[in-house]
Amino acid sequence: MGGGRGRRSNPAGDSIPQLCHRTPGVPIDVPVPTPPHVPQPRPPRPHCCVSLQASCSVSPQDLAVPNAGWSAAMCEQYQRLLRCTTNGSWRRIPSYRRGLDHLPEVLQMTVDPGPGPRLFLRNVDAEGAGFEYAIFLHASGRRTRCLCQVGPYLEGHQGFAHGGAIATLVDTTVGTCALAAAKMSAMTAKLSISYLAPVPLGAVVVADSRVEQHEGRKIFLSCQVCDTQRDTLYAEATALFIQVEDNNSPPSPAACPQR
Ligand SMILES: CCCCCCCCCCCCCC(=O)SCCNC(=O)CCNC(=O)[C@H](O)C(C)(C)COP(=O)(O)OP(=O)(O)OC[C@H]1O[C@@H](n2cnc3c(N)ncnc32)[C@H](O)[C@@H]1OP(=O)(O)O
Repeated sequence: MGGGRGRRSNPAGDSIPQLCHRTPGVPIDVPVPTPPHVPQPRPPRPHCCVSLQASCSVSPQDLAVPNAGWSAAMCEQYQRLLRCTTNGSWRRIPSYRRGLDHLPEVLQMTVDPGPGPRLFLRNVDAEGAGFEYAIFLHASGRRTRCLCQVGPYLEGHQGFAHGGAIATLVDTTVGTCALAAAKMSAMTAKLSISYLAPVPLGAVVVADSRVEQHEGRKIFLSCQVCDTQRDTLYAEATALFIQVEDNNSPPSPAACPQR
């Protein structure tokens, strides 16, 4: 990979989280159309409990492990990152189909994986077709590294990944980093991405994210998406996450600007 079309990135160097995120039990009813310019109350905040303790290894199924859809390159890079976990400097974060499955208490029981909300990156069941990924968290709790194989269902331009897919990958990588740093719920307020080189479908990429600044409720992060050799920088991004209360009390309504 690494056709050298993007800028060369700095090698990230060293090596690799246990997060238990609480996501809202968001109903997926068809929204009722509302008249324009009518301020709507914001929905309840997502729950997001970050636990750096649990070993989320029971059911539901941890999907951040090799499957038949992983390429040899993906498996090789995964093993390389796993080796970085042996000295405790990095930790692999389990990943499940639903945000709900990340709740520590849910992990104590068998969960019916029936219909309902699913994590955006886990909404394709066919192995290797969508996002195949594993995220690792640095012991500092301020860096994440996401290894991702970009499947054929993520196509934008023919043969290349859709920009939205890359944005999703970036948002998830920085989001996981923000959640770990915040140790509470945090939401993306701003995401700015420079797309520097197209990502071929099937490519294995590494997204490296770190907290640049943490001021009160604001967490500023950066992210770089490279090929595994660090030859091609596909995208770089900055993000702002805002810590939010971990409860369901609706915040004050945000008014829509008048056109
Ligand atoms: C989810 C987990 C499941 C587990 C799976 C693993 C995946 C994990 C990864 C998942 C990742 C997926 C993640 C996702 O997909 S999150 C989904 C996408 N994001 C959203 O839907 C967020 C929608 N927005 C909001 O809810 C609110 O606007 C937020 C919460 C962001 C702030 O509203 P809130 O009322 O709370 O805050 P405030 O107004 O008092 O402002 C506070 C401060 O912040 C500053 N500010 C605010 N906004 C902006 C802005 N846009 N640019 C610059 N600055 C901004 C503001 O000036 C102020 O600064 P200061 O005056 O104090 O200096």
